[in-house]
Parts: sequence; structure tokens; C-alpha cells
Amino acid sequence: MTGRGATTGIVIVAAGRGTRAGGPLPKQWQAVAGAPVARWTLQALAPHGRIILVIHPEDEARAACVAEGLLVTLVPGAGSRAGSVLAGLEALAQDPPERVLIHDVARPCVSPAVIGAVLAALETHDGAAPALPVTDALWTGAGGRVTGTQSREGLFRAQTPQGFRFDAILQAHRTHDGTAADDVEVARAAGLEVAIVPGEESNIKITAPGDFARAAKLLEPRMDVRLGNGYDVHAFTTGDHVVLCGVRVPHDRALKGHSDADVGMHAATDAIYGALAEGDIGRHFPPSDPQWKGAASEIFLRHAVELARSKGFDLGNVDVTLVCERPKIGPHAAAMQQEIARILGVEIGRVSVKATTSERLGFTGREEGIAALATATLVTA
Ligand SMILES: Nc1ccn([C@@H]2O[C@H](COP(=O)(O)OP(=O)(O)OP(=O)(O)O)[C@@H](O)[C@H]2O)c(=O)n1
Ligand SMILES: C[C@](O)(CO)[C@H](O)COP(=O)(O)O
Repeated sequence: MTGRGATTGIVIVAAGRGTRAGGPLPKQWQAVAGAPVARWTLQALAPHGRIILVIHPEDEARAACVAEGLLVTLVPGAGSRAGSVLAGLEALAQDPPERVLIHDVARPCVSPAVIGAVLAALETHDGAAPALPVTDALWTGAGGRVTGTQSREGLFRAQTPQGFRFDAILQAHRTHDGTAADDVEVARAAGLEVAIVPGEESNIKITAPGDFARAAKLLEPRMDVRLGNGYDVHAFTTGDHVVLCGVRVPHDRALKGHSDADVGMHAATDAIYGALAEGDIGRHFPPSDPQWKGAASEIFLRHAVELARSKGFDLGNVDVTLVCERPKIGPHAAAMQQEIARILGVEIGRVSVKATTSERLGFTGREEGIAALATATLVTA
């Protein structure tokens, strides 16, 4: 039994040839959802301890490339899974951890929950492994015909990682005949007690050609939606027009500011920066920098949306509310919507510009300036 904070070693067996899965390379080196299967598996286990990756000697260069940047030691495997596991355990034995997780490289979709459950069970058991109860009826068959039925009572489908006290599983493997399908079988043959923890349907083992597509579906990044808000205020000064959301609106005053003081476009820009957690306009275009004096705010908005695209996001929508008693926004709202959509490079239906008065209350009510609020959503492209 090993306590919380015990040292953990990880053996990932990857010396198989993947003959059932087919393809130009052994399955662990084939790409799924943009990365080799082995890379996904290494990344899933890397937070839990140092990794021994057991490989076929012919795969060394490929494995080194796949493991780049991670704490991984490559060790040559054997002709059977059990032999490869033993090679990995012997490599760890030079500086033995208290417990070890043994995992198939061919299970790249393993979740933190499954790994955590195995580690937690090791606090009170010699061994622990994830499994799912068999839920389908079971038959025996031969020659394409059903020859009998089999009770499913008490039957489980075994998964990995399988976790053990290190010294106990090393001894068990050293004395086993090397024919076991998995490490639970080896542990039980040595008299160790193994706890069953809940496995997951998503923890598939890539075995047949169709399993690559199943794994890709599970590994492909989920849609990421970001929401940001922006708020800006500019005071009135003398002048004969204001620029709001890129549209010149005649007025008996102007807005004061370092740039063109387009309060609506500034709020929209800050909403996009906010959704990206990228600060605000001041961070990207410091007011202390003279080159932005009198600048058209289109530059800021375009920069924000291009930054979003460079990070893999598309604009979902932007909604701007202008707060002022005058000038009246209604007659110009459609032109403003069109201008913002043009700058953002999106269809007009994704942009909303609306206005409200503040019922003559506060600084906007006293016509000392104009305020603007904006909300923007970004979605993964
Ligand atoms: N001599 C072997 C055989 C298998 N394995 C590993 O054991 C795991 C489970 O084996 P399996 O899914 O059967 O993989 P392969 O042996 O590669 O597949 P196949 O039987 O289709 O050739 C895999 O991660 C595989 O790389 C290994 O390290 N050494
Ligand atoms: C260890 C294992 O993943 C448990 O399900 C499985 O037994 C290994 O794969 P194989 O196809 O039996 O070699």
C-alpha cells in the first residue's frame, strides 16, 4: 500500500507492431486528431511521474521525436506485451518508485479521472485497475453460428492503466511465465489483491482500423467559446461632429480623446481583447505613444479581431450599446452596424449597434460625454 505523495513510475508499453490496426506504420506512431497516438498517451500520463516508454528497437528515432519535450526514457521491449512490461519495470528498478502505472500506448484517450481513481485505490490496495462491467449478452459461437450462451454475471472488460506497488509487481513479473494478457493476471498469480475502479467507455484501445476514427472523435478539441465585455467613455469638447462605430455623425459638439474618440468602437475592441484575456486597447496602443494621436479606431478593432484569428478564434457576435441623450443614434445605427461588420470581416447579422439614453441622469444625462458598452463572443475556428 502506498500513501498520498508516494513516488510514481509509469511504464507505457509501445513495442507492439499493431498488425490488427493496419496502416503504413505501427498504430502508436500514426496520427490521430493532429498528433501521433503515442504523443496523446504520453501527454495524458506525463503529469503523474517519470515515464519509461518501451519501444521496438527499430522505432527509436520516431519515438524520440514523439517524446520531445517530455520527461521520457526509451527502453527496448520484447516479443510479447508481458516481456515489454518487464523490460520497463527493470528500467525503473534502477531507482525504484513506490508505485507504478502500467499503460498501453494504444489507449490515448485515458482521462485524468481514470488515472486518479487508480492512484487513489493504490492507497489501500496492492493493485488497482479500471474496468467496465459486461452489459451485453454473451454467446459462444463457431462457424458463424451461436453454439451456446454464457453468463455475464461478474464479468468485466479490463482497461489500463493498471497500478501496483512497484516492488510487488516487479517480483510478480520476474517470476511469471510471460504469457499473461495483462498485469492484473500477473499480480493475481503472485497472490496480490487488485481493486477494480470504474473504467470509461472512452478509454478505448486502438486495435482495429476503425478505432482511429473513434479515437479522433474523442481527442479532437472541443468547441471553445469566449465571452468578453468592454466599456468606454469620452467627454464632449467643442466641435461639429462625433465619430461613433466608424460613422461620422453631425453634432454640435465633438468627443475628446487621444485617437478619434470613437467610444463605440473602443468598447467593441475591448470586448474582443477581454474575450482573449489580452488586456485592453491601452495595452496594445499606449496613449503615451504619439503615433496613435488622432488615429482612426478602425486600426484597434482590426488588430483585436486579427489577434483573435491568430489564436484560432472566429468572431461569434458583437453587441454595442451607446449611452447618450444626443445625437440620436437610430438614424445611423444601420450604417454603424455595416461599418463594424466590414472591419471585423463578418456578416452583418453578427453585429448589433443600439442606443439608450440614461433618462437625463448622470454624466451622459447631463450631456457631458458618451458612454458605450459592448459584448463579444469568440468561438474556435
Ligand atoms: N511485444 C509487444 C506487444 C505489445 N506491446 C504493447 O502492448 C499494448 C497492447 O497490445 P496490442 O493492442 O495487442 O498491440 P499490438 O501488439 O501492437 O497489436 P497487434 O496485436 O494488432 O499487433 C500495446 O500498447 C503494444 O504496443 C508491447 O509493448 N510489446
Ligand atoms: C492490457 C489490455 O489493454 C487490457 O484490456 C489488453 O489485454 C492488451 O491488449 P491485447 O489486445 O490483449 O494485447
